Amino acid sequence: MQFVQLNGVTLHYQVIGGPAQRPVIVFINSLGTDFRIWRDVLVRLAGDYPLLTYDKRGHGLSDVGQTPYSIDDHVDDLIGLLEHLDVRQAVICGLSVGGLIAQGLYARRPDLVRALILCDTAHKIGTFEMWASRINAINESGLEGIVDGVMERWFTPSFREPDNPAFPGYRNMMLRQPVAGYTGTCAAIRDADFTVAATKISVPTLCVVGDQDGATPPDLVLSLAKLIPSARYEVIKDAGHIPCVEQPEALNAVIEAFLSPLVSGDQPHG
Ligand SMILES: O=C(O)CC1=CCC(=O)O1
Repeated sequence: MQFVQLNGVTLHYQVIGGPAQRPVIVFINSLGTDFRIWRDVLVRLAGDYPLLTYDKRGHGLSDVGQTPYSIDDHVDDLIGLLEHLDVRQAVICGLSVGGLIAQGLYARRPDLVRALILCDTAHKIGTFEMWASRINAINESGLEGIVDGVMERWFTPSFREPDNPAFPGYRNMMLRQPVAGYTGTCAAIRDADFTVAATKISVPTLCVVGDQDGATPPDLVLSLAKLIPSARYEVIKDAGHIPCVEQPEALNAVIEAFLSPLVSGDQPHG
């Protein structure tokens, strides 16, 4: 296990080595998850690219630190982690709030970004009122009070069938996140708006979404793709909000097809 202390918190991360001439792909997890959601994508990409995943603050084995957060707090952590690992430029793949963090990184440090993969995310997710009411509901009844509604947005009905052992596992994942880390990140999403920033993105960008995503539906992700000059837009069939869990093979195929022309000219170092 790999840990680093920066910006007053301990962050949990994982590096999987790959060809040095290829860019590192960094994976940022969504609200209420930890980096294990990427496992089935990582196993397919391992060996082709160096890979970095981490638990954003308030999630997984990373510290909670001071709450509430802003997207900038999460971006500070990502910059710190990249500097710690001496990663000078990476492909940034963010899911949902992870996609907001990816957009925030690009807005502040475009030099660190070779390409963006914006997965089930948007320039703005939900409304101020929606996030304020989710925070209030959690403060009153805990994550138990909202988990079933969240699961309906995360996963398709077939994934939620009682005979699928992965479903209760991912439900547990959400329920075991620190409440303050979860609500602190809700506040960051509530306050984030990258509508203008998205129009200034000039690196290759893939916007991808599950066809049954109940949190950032295909129309919303398409509107993000339309804001970003030359963004590619792809829809993953039979997936909700977390295609890396439900359809890792299809997501991996879309990622590989997007990245392969970008890296075809990369030469080995030395
Ligand atoms: O919890 C949800 O509704 C889905 C979600 C929104 C932002 C995020 O990261 O996950």
